[in-house]
Formats: sequence, structure tokens, C-alpha cells
Amino acid sequence: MYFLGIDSGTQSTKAIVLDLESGKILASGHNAYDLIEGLPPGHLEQHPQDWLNAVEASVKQCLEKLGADRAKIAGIGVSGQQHGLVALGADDKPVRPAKLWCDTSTQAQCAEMAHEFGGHPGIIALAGNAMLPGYTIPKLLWMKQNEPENFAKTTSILLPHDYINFWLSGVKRMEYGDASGMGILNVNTRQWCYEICDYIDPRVRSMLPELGSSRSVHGRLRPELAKAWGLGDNVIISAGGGDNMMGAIGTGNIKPGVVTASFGTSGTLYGVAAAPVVDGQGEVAAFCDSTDQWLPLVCTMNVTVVTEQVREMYGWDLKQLEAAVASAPVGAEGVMFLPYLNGERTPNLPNGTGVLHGLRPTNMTPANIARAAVEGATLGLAYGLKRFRDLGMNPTEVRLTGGGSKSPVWRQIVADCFNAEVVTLSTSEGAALGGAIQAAFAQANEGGAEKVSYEQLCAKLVALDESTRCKPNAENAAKYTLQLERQMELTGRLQQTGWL
Ligand SMILES: Nc1ncnc2c1ncn2[C@@H]1O[C@H](COP(=O)(O)OP(=O)(O)O)[C@@H](O)[C@H]1O
Ligand SMILES: O=C(CO)[C@@H](O)[C@H](O)COP(=O)(O)O
Repeated sequence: MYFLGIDSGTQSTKAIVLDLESGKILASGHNAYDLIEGLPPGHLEQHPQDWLNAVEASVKQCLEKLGADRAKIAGIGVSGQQHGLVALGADDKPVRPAKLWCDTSTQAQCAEMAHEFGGHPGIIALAGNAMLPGYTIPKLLWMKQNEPENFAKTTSILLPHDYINFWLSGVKRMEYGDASGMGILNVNTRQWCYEICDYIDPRVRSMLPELGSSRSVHGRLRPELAKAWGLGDNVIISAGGGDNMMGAIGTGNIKPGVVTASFGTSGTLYGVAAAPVVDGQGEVAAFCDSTDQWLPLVCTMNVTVVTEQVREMYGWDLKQLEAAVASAPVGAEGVMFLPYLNGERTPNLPNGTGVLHGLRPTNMTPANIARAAVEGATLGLAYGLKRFRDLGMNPTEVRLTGGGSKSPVWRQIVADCFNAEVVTLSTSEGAALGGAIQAAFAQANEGGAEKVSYEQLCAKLVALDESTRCKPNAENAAKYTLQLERQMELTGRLQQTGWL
């Protein structure tokens, strides 16, 4: 039996076909897209139709490679960028483009809601999470206040992966993992916080679809799509989840003790927990995972955003970028790059901008700027790891996934900044693999006692690539400890003076 895993990311969609028997990835597909251009700073949006087109294109690439064997596909699992707001009208069409996880235009709405519910402590007591601009529900309040005609037309809301699931199956439903990033799920009880919903508008309750377990089957592939793609008539769609929740499954992060770091458009650090992990400072998000456990997570908004920008500025390809980073010494001869190009979530700087600090005539080289960009983005996540350690999670090994983890020089920088061993998986597409594994789990266990566990599936299907293992270099780790202090101190001071 084969399972299709789809990861709809911020920059592209990736699809893979997993053979359950051999554990091999038999085919993969990829399709890129852009953000909508020309919007004011802080407004980051995409057309949901672009995601559907990319899903279709990347799935078709896989199916072409499989040929007649495509009939062996028994299930599909979808991973999607978290938090985006897809607002649908009565005709089930988006009433406007989706506002994304990296859209920071909703600061006023976050402040208003925090004020209403007793500040960050009050909101954290209600839902487990602070109200941050990246999350979904402030986007809905923003729409009510700024586009009342679109709000009036909205009859239901979905997250990006839910919208893809809806297109695949015709069923609107949410699962706990991705729903926990909306800002209205009480992560302790896994129930909606109706106080917050009602504050936004009494109609919000009716906009929410059914909410349920991430372990169940979401629906079946629509007959029209099954026919068009040449698939069988009983292909299940699993519950799916946010890309970090699915990345957790695909990196074998299904029981406490494992920590994964993802280097994609965003940077994330997460580890499964058997109970909610609530951070009083609201920096470590208290999310649910997509196996009905919990997923404390730190997210920074500027990872490959920054490296891509530097690469484009110098007209380099990825190899040239890597060579430049490798040619500069640890610490980039004093050049520091505060990477907040799109604003930032951790630390919470919705209006943040990038800062280059420490430039001298002798160190102002493309190589140092490239190295400083990688170091700045990685130290942002090292701060997250420090917060994990504050909360009692102290990994000796971190599993890496996402596009940036393909770079050997970057991996060593991560090991040194984290002062922990790092290793990648046999595929860098952890979220897509997680989708395929979740689909295999849901298909095997549908409607009865559990026949196959996540432990069994991950033991068989998730493999570390030992050739990528990097140990921290003690001397470099010590330098990066100081570098992190400088980065956070500089950030704090600029924030205090209103420059960030
Ligand atoms: N060898 C590499 N070195 C540095 N960055 C890389 C490398 N390979 C891929 N990337 C980066 O990874 C990014 C894609 O990562 P991905 O995890 O797929 O992002 P997302 O899921 O957010 O769309 C690319 O834009 C590219 O910048
Ligand atoms: O907002 C978060 C996590 O809370 C991001 O991690 C998004 O889920 C986007 O992910 P990528 O496209 O970078 O994978």
C-alpha cells in the first residue's frame, strides 16, 4: 500500500509517495508560489487557489512517476503552514486572500483582546497561549474592523491545511494540532474558548467547523478527483495538521524526549509532551500535536527568508551561498545580523526590521554578511532552545528538518549555536513524510481498536541520516553563547528605544 504525504509550505508545496511495506519514498513532486506583491509592510497574504494548484501539480508529478502503480495509493495526509486565515463565503469560496502566519498587521487587535481578557496572563490562563499577531483569530477581528463587507460575507473559517482537506474531500473539519494555533483553543481542555470568540462577534461560533481528534479519518477523496487522478474510489484523507505537527510525526517526534528544529521560511523548535506545557512568558507556544498529545514550540519568522534575501542580493545560487558562509569565520569577524526582516514573533517584535551591527571597513564583505545572516537566524532559535531548557526540556540531540537543514555548513553552525548534537532524517521533507505516516495510521486504524501504533510506524519509516550528524565544537559553542547574549541585548535595547 502507498500513502501520499503533502506539505503545503509558505514558499512551495512538496508531495511524496511512501511505500508502507519497504519504507521507501517512491516519488516526489514540488511546486513553488509567491506571496501577493504590493501589499503594505506587515501584510503577507496568498491566494488559497495557488495552494490547490500547487497540490494538484505536485501530486500529478508523483502520479506520473508511479504510472499504473498509483492504484496502490490508499491514503493522503496533508500538512500546511500554520495559522493562516481562510475565510469562506456561503458558496464555500474564499472571500479574500488568506492572511498568513507571518502577517503582522494585527497588533492592534492582539492588544485589544489582551486588554479585554486581563493582558497576556489573562489570555494565557484562558487558552494556554498569549495572543500574538501570527495567530489566526486576530486576523478575523482585523477583517471585521477593516473589511466589514468581507466579514459579513464570511460563513466559515478554515486553516490552510483544513482548506486543502476540504478541497480533497468536501468535508470541513478541524483537528486539535493546527486548531491550537488559532488563539481560541483552550489547549488544556481542547475546547474552543467561546469567551474570545464571542468578543470578536457572536457569529464566530457558527463559523467554526467540527473539531476533533487528529487520529481519525477526515474523509475520502472526492470521486471527481479520484477519477481525474486515476486513483481508487476509497482513498482516505487523514486529519492532517500544521506543518510543525506533521514535521513532528515525520521526524519520529511522537514521544517526549525528542526535539526537532525546522529550518524553513520560519524556524521552529518543538518536542512532543504528554501534557500541555504552558509558558507564563508566552514565548514557548503551548500547541497540541497531531497525534492527540501536545507540542510546545518556539517559532521565529526569519530563517530562510533571510538567507534567500542575501542570496538574491548577491545573485548567488545555493552552492555559492554555502561557500560564502563556509569561507567566513565563526562570528563573521564581528558582523551581527539581527534577522527581523518581516517583523518577529520570538522575540515579539511585529514591527521589527533587520539590523546589521558591528560593520567596519575591514569586515564588510559578502561572506561575513552571509555568515552573519545564517548565524543571526540560527541564534534566534538558540534563544528558543534556551527557553526550552528553562522549562525543563534539555535535549542532547536535535533532529533537523526543512530546506536549510540540507546545508552541511549550516548544520555545523546549528550544532555550535545549540551546543547539542544535530542530525537530519533520511528525507528533509519531514512534514510531507509525517503526512504520509499519519495517513497510514488513520487508514489502518479506521473505526476500530488500534491495530498499528505511531511507535511501530515511526520505527519502521523514520530513519536518521547518520552521515549528517554534527557534534558541537566546544570553542565555537562558547563563542556563540556570547554572541547570543549580544544578539538579545542589542535586540532588547533597540526595542526599548522604539527602534525595533
Ligand atoms: N543547501 C541549502 N542551503 C541553504 N538553504 C537551503 C538549502 N536548500 C534549501 N534551502 C532553503 O530552504 C528553503 C525551503 O525550505 P522549506 O522547508 O521547504 O520551506 P517552506 O516549508 O517554508 O516553504 C528554500 O527557500 C531555500 O532557501
Ligand atoms: O507559524 C509557524 C509556527 O507557529 C510557522 O512555522 C508556519 O507554520 C510556517 O511554516 P513554514 O512554511 O516555514 O514551514
